[in-house]
Amino acid sequence: MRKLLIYLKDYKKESIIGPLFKLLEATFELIVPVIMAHIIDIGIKNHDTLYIWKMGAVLVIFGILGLTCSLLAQYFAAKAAVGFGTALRHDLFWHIENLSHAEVDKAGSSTLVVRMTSDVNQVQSGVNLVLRLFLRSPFIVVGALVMAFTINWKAAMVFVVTVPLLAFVIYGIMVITIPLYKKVQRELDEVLLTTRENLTGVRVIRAFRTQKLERETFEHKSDMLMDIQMHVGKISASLNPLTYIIVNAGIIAVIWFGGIQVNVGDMTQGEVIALVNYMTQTLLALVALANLIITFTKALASAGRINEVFAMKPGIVDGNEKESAVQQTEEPKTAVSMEDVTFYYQESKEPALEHISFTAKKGETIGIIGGTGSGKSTLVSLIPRFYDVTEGRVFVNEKDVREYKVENLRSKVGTVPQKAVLFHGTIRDNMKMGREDASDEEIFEALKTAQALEIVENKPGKLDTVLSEGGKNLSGGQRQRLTIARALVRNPEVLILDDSASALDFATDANLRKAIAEDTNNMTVFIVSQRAASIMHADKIIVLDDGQMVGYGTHQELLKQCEVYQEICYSQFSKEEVQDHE
Ligand SMILES: Nc1ncnc2c1ncn2[C@@H]1O[C@H](COP(=O)(O)OP(=O)(O)OP(=O)(O)O)[C@@H](O)[C@H]1O
Repeated sequence: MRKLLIYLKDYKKESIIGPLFKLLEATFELIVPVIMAHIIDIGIKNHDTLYIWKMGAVLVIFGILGLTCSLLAQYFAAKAAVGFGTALRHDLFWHIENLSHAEVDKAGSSTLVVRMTSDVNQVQSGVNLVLRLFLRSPFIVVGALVMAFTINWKAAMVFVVTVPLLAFVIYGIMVITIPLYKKVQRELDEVLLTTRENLTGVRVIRAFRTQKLERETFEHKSDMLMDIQMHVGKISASLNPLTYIIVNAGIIAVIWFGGIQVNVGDMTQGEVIALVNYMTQTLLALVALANLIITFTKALASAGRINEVFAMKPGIVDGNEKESAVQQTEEPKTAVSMEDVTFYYQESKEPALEHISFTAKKGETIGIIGGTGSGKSTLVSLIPRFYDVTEGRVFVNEKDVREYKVENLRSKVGTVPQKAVLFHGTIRDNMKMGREDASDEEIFEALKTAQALEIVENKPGKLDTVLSEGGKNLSGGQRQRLTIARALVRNPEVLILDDSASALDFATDANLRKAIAEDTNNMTVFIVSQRAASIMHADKIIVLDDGQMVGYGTHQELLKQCEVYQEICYSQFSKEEVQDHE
């Protein structure tokens, strides 16, 4: 938690003023029983109505002042806590954005969402409550004790017994409930994760008609959450009867001893009433302190989980471009090359790629083909440095990708991932993600090449058409074409199409490849596909099998030399068709 407190640095003033106002309010609260005592001992005893009115007015003024202080304290504490939460959320988001694919894979995106949202909220509530009550509650308890002693030390001895007893009971209940509250938090996380997964995968769930199973799983998790909440609720509920028994016993004792003191003339009736008030104030302050500690413990647990995310160091960091730029004098002829690359995913014992070497010249089209899980996506993800190689080297423009500033490298390499993801916003907003200053003309140009012009032109709002979250108001093929257009808007030197035309019909796929070849000036294009038709016209084809490069050459060369390639082609075309293409 201490590490996170730096996010309060812009709210130092609020963090001090808030608790101070709360202390001021507590001071007014501590004075009230004394005024009450005076009303009883002077006003009522002497039938002095004017005195009672005057003191009543003082009480009202104190009440208004107390309320004002309380509101101000609330305002400053809330301002500091919300500011803290916002700054923390921004930094956490920024940090997560900078994590590489490897760290996100390891943590899991759902967990990161929960930490960004509910954990940050929990810490924010903790800060708010601490600022308001951390000083106030102990101040009231100590203040009430001191006031009780100043009134009558003998009667105040009741406090000496009652307050530790109360503290002991509250502490005992906290010791039992705090681990249970942590469990509640964990169960709540489970419910949140299940909800998120269900909502994002709702179409798949419906398609496979697994709603019943999903509902049962959800109900099970939700029931578990309810059971544990009921359990902890019952224990917490025993706090009230137990503490009230102690306080009422204390009040009886105060009245009992107070009565004796009044009889012998050592105390007044008003003072007895004041002691009773102090007893009640102590109880309320201790209960508030217990709630504060419970919330604070939950906030601590959340802070720990947030710190775990901050502790993840981005695996991909900027290289020192200046140093290496000196060495590069001539215009590079090779766009992308790999030198004996081997790659293992984190915590995987089997390599996803082994000893891969190839060279792609500027303007060439490289096809990558292979069975599912053969390493095609992994291979292309090493070019924009989504992952770093385990062994070997990857070059873009004849420079090791690790020597580039990550942003600079990725501006050269446009990637269209397997899963077409669009964002909520207009088509123009989505296209401008490719390049912020792209003009409408350039966007239309890219849409034309990506065979996506008709999608936009058929929409009444054209580029201003609003896409729903994930582009769900478009078909799979339309989404794919728009994501290709988005990558083209950037006009990258290297374009990677990672199975991103799989939802297109053969004619559109062929038109797309033709347009990319004609419209993109000297762009090096990687086409990953399981369809031989999509890559057979490429200048070079890489054939992958279980992470190994089992073939590298043109369609004709591979048909003669590469068994795996032959198998793929013959499984997709008739012998005549294959020979036609030769
Ligand atoms: N994020 C990941 N973490 C761990 N292993 C992974 C990860 N992504 C892929 N793999 C593993 O690496 C291997 C290669 O996967 P990759 O996605 O590159 O194959 P692919 O040829 O693109 O498959 P497909 O055609 O089905 O998309 C597979 O064995 C896969 O299980």
